[in-house]
Amino acid sequence: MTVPPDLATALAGLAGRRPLLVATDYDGVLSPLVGDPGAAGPAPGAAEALARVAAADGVTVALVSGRGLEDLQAVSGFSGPYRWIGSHGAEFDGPLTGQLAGRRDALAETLAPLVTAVPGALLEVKPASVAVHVRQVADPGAATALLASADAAVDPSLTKKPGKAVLEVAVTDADKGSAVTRLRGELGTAAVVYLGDDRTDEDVFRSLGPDDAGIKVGEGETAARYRVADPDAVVATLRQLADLLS
Ligand SMILES: O=P(O)(O)OC[C@H]1O[C@H](O[C@H]2O[C@H](CO)[C@@H](O)[C@H](O)[C@H]2O)[C@H](O)[C@@H](O)[C@@H]1O
Repeated sequence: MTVPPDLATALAGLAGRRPLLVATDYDGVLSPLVGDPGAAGPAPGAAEALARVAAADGVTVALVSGRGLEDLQAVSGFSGPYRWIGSHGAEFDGPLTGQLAGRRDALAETLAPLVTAVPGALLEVKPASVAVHVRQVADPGAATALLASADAAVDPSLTKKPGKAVLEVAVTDADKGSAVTRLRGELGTAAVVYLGDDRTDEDVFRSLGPDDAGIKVGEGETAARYRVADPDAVVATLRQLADLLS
């Protein structure tokens, strides 16, 4: 698996910058998308490649996910000297303490009957949001209709985050772009490498500057400057970066 030439050139330049922040989304980036969110393990080699990047002096690795932090740590199995950002930025270095649980549970109660009525649909209740998943709904029309009815059923003041075969409704207005901007400020970062595949990652791509590298994983419109095909290509990219850093 080779890294696209434009990205390889950019990585060679970025490898000399310090402090360097290498931040990455999880699902669809380090983990291939699968039907069951609880079964989304990392791509082969992802854990080792991340660990090698994080071992370099002056380099911080951050996991930036829509998942709740505890779920992200459990499903990935990753452990390391990483910064952990979950719930699309609402969890920053630590889990939420339940203060949003009441509003989230009310939201889940609203959405549960809609989801239960559609075979294959799944309701995921997370620390600061509720996700309506339709990846395993066999009838595409029923999937589209469920996402539309869920969208219409919730309080319009809540934050809606459409994604890949999912609509998330959040009880905070946190976003990944603000979280990465906060982290880069804390670290005094000289440059950022960010990898993401979904609409919520576009907030990060749009926040990046000319000295940073946004890497879109897979197809679709993006504000990222670089693109790779899939999680295996992400692992190749991280390995190449680790080689350049060592
Ligand atoms: O920000 P991410 O780390 O990419 O997390 C985004 C959402 O990922 C999960 O859902 C997605 O992946 C599932 C497993 O591959 C897939 O079944 C689903 O269709 C995808 O939307 C996760 O379940 C969500 O909580 C995350 O917000």
